[in-house]
Amino acid sequence: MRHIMNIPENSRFVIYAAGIFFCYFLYGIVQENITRGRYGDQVQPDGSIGERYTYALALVWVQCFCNFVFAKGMLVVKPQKEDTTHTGYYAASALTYLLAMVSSNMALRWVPYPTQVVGKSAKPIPVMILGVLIGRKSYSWTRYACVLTIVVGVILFMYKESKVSNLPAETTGLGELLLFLSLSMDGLCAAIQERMRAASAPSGQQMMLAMNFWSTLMLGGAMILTGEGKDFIYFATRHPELWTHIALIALCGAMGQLFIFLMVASFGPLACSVVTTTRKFFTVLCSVLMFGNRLIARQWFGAVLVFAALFADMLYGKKQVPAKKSPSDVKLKGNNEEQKKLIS
Ligand SMILES: Nc1ncnc2c1ncn2[C@@H]1O[C@H](COP(=O)(O)OP(=O)(O)O)[C@@H](O)[C@H]1O
Repeated sequence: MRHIMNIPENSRFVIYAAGIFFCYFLYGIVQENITRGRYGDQVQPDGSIGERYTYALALVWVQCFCNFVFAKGMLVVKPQKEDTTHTGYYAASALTYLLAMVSSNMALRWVPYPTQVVGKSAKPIPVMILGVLIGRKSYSWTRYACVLTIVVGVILFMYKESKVSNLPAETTGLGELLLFLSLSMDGLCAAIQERMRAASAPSGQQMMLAMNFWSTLMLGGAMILTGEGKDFIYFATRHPELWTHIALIALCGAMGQLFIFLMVASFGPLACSVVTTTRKFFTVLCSVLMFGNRLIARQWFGAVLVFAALFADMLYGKKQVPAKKSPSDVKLKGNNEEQKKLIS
């Protein structure tokens, strides 16, 4: 990947963002196939035909393992300088990453899917706040304003007045609490990544390798404890066509995650969360345009806010206040490339 580092910074940003958009678009399609599809043609107790796939933990474990193998393969083919990042950082970021994923999935029991997506669109805000409080970052006021405007715009655009849903009403609040927990974990994970960048600046591939190593171990333990691993193997043996779907999702997931980590390593977790949030916005915008649905005034206003803020951030967001000094910053003095990374 060294040659890609020689591409100008702006073009690299566009390549990584396009990679994230493309891979997660395909990923979404395969994921929908697995989680909404039916396997086999046996009549179920509820009268429907075909078994549903319900092993969420196992699906994530397989992906973490494949991502680990993928990153290892890349580093074997193209070795890089030694990664001196503290193991504790990797273990902590893997744990917060997994907790963020588990709590946002659990929230779906109490809030409808669109609410969860809208809630998670606020991700850049905790990433920014915890980045400053824990990750020792500082941002210009322009950047705060732009990121906040993007999030407000995306939420205005994506929010749907919910019809009376069949979700339990007496537990209202629990789903929101889980979403809040998930966002906090996302912020914490990003803050730890900021510290890694400042301390040892690992490459995207190295971050991908280590974080998936820890995630695979932690989830492996959880799968053994819950017995889900065994049930998953039985299911896959009954329905071997599942393996094709798993292979596809693992491939899209690994490619997507490579772009995510290249983005985090070069431009920071905040830029990455802005890209993943606007990706959701663009997906909805494209489907609206393709299917000729009408936008209401609130959605138009949201879309204008998103475009204006993205544009303003591109022009002015980079002007930085000096990053706070930490002992590790001193080590980087004189190394232009790494300093640029610190303040990006
Ligand atoms: N800073 C990051 N570090 C590691 N993984 C990340 C980071 N940001 C996003 N991801 C991963 O990239 C994928 C896409 O992110 P996103 O679109 O924000 O989804 P979600 O709302 O489910 O978190 C998810 O699997 C997420 O965990």
